[in-house]
Amino acid sequence: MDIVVFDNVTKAYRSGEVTVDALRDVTLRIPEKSFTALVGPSGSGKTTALNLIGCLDQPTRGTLTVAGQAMAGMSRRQGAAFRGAHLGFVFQDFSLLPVLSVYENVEYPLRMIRRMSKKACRPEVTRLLASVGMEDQADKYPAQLSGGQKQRTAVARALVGQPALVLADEPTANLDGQTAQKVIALMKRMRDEFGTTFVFSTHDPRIMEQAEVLFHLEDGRLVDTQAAPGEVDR
Ligand SMILES: Nc1ncnc2c1ncn2[C@@H]1O[C@H](COP(=O)(O)OP(=O)(O)OP(=O)(O)O)[C@@H](O)[C@H]1O
Repeated sequence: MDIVVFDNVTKAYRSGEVTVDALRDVTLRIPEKSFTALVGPSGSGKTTALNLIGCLDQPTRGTLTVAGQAMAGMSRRQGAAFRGAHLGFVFQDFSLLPVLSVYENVEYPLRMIRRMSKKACRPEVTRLLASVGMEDQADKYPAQLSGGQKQRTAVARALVGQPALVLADEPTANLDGQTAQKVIALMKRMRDEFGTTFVFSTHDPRIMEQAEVLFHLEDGRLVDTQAAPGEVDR
């Protein structure tokens, strides 16, 4: 099954008199449980595509379906509820809350979005911290962590509540090459462990190699699709 379906999607941004087509007539399908990359030069439309999938923005034309739900016409409130139920996010700047410990950062979405008690959160938070190898650092604060540790914490946070899909916009852009490889390997292992679909953007060729499905964007157009054997029908 496909968890994301773009059908002739165009996204146009207007600034003053000028209209920029950030995505032009894009049709693509992202298989469920795949490890998928959006690649392309700066300005090619990767962030725009992730923002549409994340229901942070809506297509100008065409149809987009995510986890079986049509993205058109959702209100802000419906979008927020959809994200809380189905999606996790990893950001290039980690976006951890500095006043919360590692444990509290991972717990935060369960407390704030799912309104769970501290006690009810504990088993899942503890399990996720162990999965990303951060159980020994649970009481530290983001300022006390390396970049790789911050991103491992952010990956754990993205996975709480067991979302079907994690979106990661340039998750390795602020990491050195070796740490970047480790974070991507971790995300792939999390996909294997939890069956979560991961969609990430990158322009780093070494990171692209780790993807099973690759969509190349250029100037808002899908110019190439590559998939490991069996992936597209997965
Ligand atoms: N909110 C916006 N308003 C106007 N133009 C925008 C907006 N967001 C993106 N664009 C334009 O849309 C195009 C695609 O941008 P996008 O951020 O999706 O590219 P990208 O591939 O993610 O680039 P990068 O690798 O530099 O992050 C660019 O020309 C950009 O200037």
